[in-house]
Parts: sequence; structure tokens; C-alpha cells
Amino acid sequence: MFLKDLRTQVLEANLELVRRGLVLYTFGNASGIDREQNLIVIKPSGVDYDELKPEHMVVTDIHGTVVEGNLKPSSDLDTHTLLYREFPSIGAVVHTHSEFATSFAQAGMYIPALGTTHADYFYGPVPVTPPLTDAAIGGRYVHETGLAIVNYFRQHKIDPLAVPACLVNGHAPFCWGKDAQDAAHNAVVLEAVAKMAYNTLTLKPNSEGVSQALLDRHYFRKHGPSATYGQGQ
Ligand SMILES: O=C(CO)[C@@H](O)[C@@H](O)COP(=O)(O)O
Repeated sequence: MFLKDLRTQVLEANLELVRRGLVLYTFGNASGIDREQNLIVIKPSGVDYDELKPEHMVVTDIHGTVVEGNLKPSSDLDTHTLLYREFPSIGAVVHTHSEFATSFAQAGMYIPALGTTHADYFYGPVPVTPPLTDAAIGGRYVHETGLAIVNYFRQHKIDPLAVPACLVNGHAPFCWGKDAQDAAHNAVVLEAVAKMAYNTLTLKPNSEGVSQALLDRHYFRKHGPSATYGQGQ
């Protein structure tokens, strides 16, 4: 892929977050990776979305060293780079402070799979990390944020493409996907699912999750070799 195209895709993903009401002011960022060149394109830090142009995107290597661009990269860069290094199947990362997903993160609560909307996108609960320790917060905080996500997925043997999101305890969600459009789409769906889960748990605090059969039925209808949703097989 040409870097020019990745810049445009990443810009579009950032703008999609605004269109869908997932970010206020500059509370968020999206990035994408070119796996052949191992180059990451990410939103510049603190730049208003309505001023953003493809040429403002910052290009870094997989360790976060800037290789193109005059602006400072997103302050969340080290979380994005860690996710790219540790989850080789992903092609883009999105971070928002969307209201309902962030409320779960602030409460230190995972989002249970309560219905088929959730099961269509996330093969199981959307996890929440343990709280970061004071040492992690005082150290390489942004890197540690990524590490908290990666460690959780490893410990619980979760495939990052089967559950393309994680809530960072006391902070907010990070989502990802196969490309920038897919990652932004997952962030939009995560917020919808978080809102429904909040409403469901308010109406019925001890709501049970979907059965394994319903989770399987809905998830695999849209994902994997036997997917039949839409105009597929
Ligand atoms: O998480 C936070 C702040 O809590 C950041 O993602 C947010 O302010 C966006 O920062 P950047 O403008 O990407 O540096």
C-alpha cells in the first residue's frame, strides 16, 4: 500500500470518530500500519479534527521513531506501537473516550456479552484491564497501558481479532481491526454495545449473558470461513 493511501485511510478513521460522536475536542486518535514497510501513520497530538489533513498525519517506525511529519504524534503512540508489535494480525488502532465504553472502564467493569448485537462483533465479553500500578503510571505510562491490554489478552488466551477491543481500567477503550475503517467501525459498535449493556444492567442488574450457542450462532454468521451474513455464501 502507498503511504499516501494509508494517510488518507487514517484521516478518514479519525473523522469517522467525530461523525459518530465518539470523541469530543481532541479526546482520541486513530492509526494504521503498513505491515510490508513496518510504518505506522497516526494522528498528530492535540490537533483539532476539523483542521486535519492527510499531510498532518505523522509517520513512525514500529518503535515510535518519527520518520515523516513536522507535528508531534499522538501522546498515545506508545500504546499503539506496542499493540502493533504484540498483535501481528491487526492493521489499525483506535482510541476514544466514548461515553458509555469509558463509563465501564472508569467503573473497572468489563462489558458482558448480553445480546446478539454484542455477539455479532465480539466473541465474548469486552475485557477491562486491572488498574495500572503507581509504578506503571509513574514510569512508561503509555507503554504500560498497552502492556496491560496485551498481558490481559495473553493471560486469558483471547484472540485480538475475535475481541477487537479492550477497556483500560480508569481510562477508556482501545479498539483495533484489520484496517483503519474496520477499527473505527469496531469503536462505533463498541459504544453502541456499551450503551445497551448499561441500559440492560440498569433494567435488570443480574442479567445473564447470551448462551454459548447464541454467541456462536451470531459471531460465526459474520466472521470466519463459514460466515454467511450479507451477500456472502
Ligand atoms: O487518553 C487521552 C487523554 O486521557 C488522550 O488519548 C487524548 O487526550 C488524545 O491525545 P492526543 O491528542 O492523541 O495526544
